[in-house]
Amino acid sequence: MDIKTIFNKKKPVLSFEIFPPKRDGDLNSVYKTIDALAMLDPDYISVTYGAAGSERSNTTLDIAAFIRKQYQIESLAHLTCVSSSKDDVDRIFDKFEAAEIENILALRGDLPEGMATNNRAFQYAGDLIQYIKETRNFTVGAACYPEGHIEAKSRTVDLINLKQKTAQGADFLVTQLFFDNEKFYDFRREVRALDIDIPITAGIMPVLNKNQIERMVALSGASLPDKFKRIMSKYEFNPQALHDAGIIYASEQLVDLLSTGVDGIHLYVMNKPEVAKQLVDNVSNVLKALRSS
Ligand SMILES: NC(=O)C1=CN([C@@H]2O[C@H](COP(=O)(O)OP(=O)(O)OC[C@H]3O[C@@H](n4cnc5c(N)ncnc54)[C@H](O)[C@@H]3O)[C@@H](O)[C@H]2O)C=CC1
Ligand SMILES: Nc1nc(=O)c2c([nH]1)NC[C@@H]1CN(c3ccc(C(=O)N[C@@H](CCC(=O)O)C(=O)O)cc3)CN21
Repeated sequence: MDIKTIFNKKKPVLSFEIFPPKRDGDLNSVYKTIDALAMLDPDYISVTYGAAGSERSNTTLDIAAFIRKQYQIESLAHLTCVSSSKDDVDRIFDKFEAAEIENILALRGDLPEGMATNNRAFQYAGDLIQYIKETRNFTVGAACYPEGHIEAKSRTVDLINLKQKTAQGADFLVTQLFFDNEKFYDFRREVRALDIDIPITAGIMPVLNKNQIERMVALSGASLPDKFKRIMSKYEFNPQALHDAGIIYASEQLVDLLSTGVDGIHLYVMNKPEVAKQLVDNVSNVLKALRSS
């Protein structure tokens, strides 16, 4: 079932995000991860492509196809267009179709260092989305930024760009990670006021160690509430305590988001199924209550 239909039928939708392994061909570790994630009964699993600007293995397709075939769980294959020509993406679409992949998260992608900025076949994610919708039948997700994209001049400019991106054909939105739910609520209100009515799923990353926090803040520009900063600085040198605190913090975010009627929860679980399990266990009765009401 394509993801647009899943959002129409079910609320809240639960999804996980994984990334391909570092070395080409080393797929066993990720297959083990998927096996454990499948037991948590997600509605779909997304697979990154060139995450965080890395130019790496092109196993996104194989992994996304495996998730559907082996587990009958829907998959969402990420695709970035920053380094691709039209021929490149045409070839990728052909492969996706042959593998019966139905859903694409269409992204511009992180800019590789020193890249020229104005001579790309697809300048923005919206250009890729429009091209997909003109030429193919995929359901298309797009990224959105509750606190504004780091390169955008302002949140307002970023919202106007989001309006255009959705008009170009996005079927649903996945947010950048955030640690302050109020930022998400403000954003959702503003998006709805612009008559963007597609589902918005909230992307949440449980932060479990100091390096990861710093890396993710640099990539996303997410702001850190005082409560979050206090916890992180108190336990930064105690990995177990920081791990517990990170899980609890993210769980609290989830309970609050679920209570306000979020369309979906997308967990950036960084290929750690035990982390996904802890989070899902913590909110399992909340999820059940919402789904049966
Ligand atoms: N690789 C992956 O799996 C994921 C990557 N990301 C990252 O998100 C970032 C951007 O990706 P997208 O949101 O897909 O890019 P995008 O093309 O929608 O936006 C990128 C920037 O361009 C601006 N922009 C967008 N459309 C515009 C237009 N028509 N005219 C003028 N300015 C416009 C936006 O405000 C934003 O600052 C990247 O850093 C990407 O790598 C986010 C989630 C997952
Ligand atoms: N700007 C940006 N780029 C992204 O790729 C991205 C976002 N934001 N926000 C949401 C998710 C988070 N994603 C990420 C973020 C970091 C890694 C990363 O650092 N991966 C390391 C391995 C980390 C580990 O093993 O724990 C890598 O080398 O792939 C991967 C995916 C993909 N997405």
